[in-house]
Amino acid sequence: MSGGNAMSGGTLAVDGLCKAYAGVSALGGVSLRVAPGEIVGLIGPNGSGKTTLIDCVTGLQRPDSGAVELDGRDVTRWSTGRLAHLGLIRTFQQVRTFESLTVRHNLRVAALGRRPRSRRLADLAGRDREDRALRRRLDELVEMFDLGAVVDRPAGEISYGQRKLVEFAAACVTPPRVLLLDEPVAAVNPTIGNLIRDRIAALSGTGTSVLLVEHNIELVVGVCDRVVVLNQGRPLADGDPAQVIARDDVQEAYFGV
Ligand SMILES: Nc1ncnc2c1ncn2[C@@H]1O[C@H](COP(=O)(O)OP(=O)(O)OP(=O)(O)O)[C@@H](O)[C@H]1O
Repeated sequence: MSGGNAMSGGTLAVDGLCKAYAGVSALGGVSLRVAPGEIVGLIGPNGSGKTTLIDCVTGLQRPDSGAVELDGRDVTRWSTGRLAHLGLIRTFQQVRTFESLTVRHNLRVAALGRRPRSRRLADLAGRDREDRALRRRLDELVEMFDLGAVVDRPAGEISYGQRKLVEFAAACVTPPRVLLLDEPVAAVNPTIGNLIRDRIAALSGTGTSVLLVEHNIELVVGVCDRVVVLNQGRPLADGDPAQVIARDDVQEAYFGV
């Protein structure tokens, strides 16, 4: 576990993904690709299938058909934990921090969860103390995500925006190869929004591939290399962010104008 232990970015390829809930289609054959270091925005109206796509890619839901590949390796229906060990990591729309644990403890839990099971058992037995490299990495993250003022406070006592930062930082305890972000700036203030934007750009700069689900179009246009639009579980457009958003069919589907 070390910040210097950076893995390079991975290529995520989603091919013809389909998912229905109780017979109602949520994804009707979605294909997309994110290359190393690329930031791809995934936008679309409420209920268009964006979170379902992330859920199906990251093992939270089982797709009915279609394939997910990481660097050409078929990882369809792999468990979340197995995918995390390959460096495929996600965040959630609703933050999932441990409210009674301090910010630092939350980050430590995330770091220990990424370790191979054998080392985790050693940690549980109390034999493997938090090593220096891990402490250094957590200090780095606290600084990068501007969490110094709240690092020793329980996550349940800090602001929602700060908890979004903790969740993002937890996703970065080991540098992700592919990061799927589900509405990272929803309901956060502009200062935290800017910090999150900068973190996304910095991750991409070090090779991480990013799929960004977000309703904040300013962020999407500002940071994404490419945008994919979903509408009713199907891809509507894929291309340059400003051009895609200017399209009449996208405006109609997304903004109803
Ligand atoms: N666990 C579930 N069980 C049943 N239906 C679901 C489930 N999750 C999502 N759906 C349905 O699947 C469709 C796609 O939902 P999804 O949450 O993926 O959309 P979204 O684009 O992420 O929406 P939003 O922008 O509001 O977050 C919706 O019709 C939704 O009601």
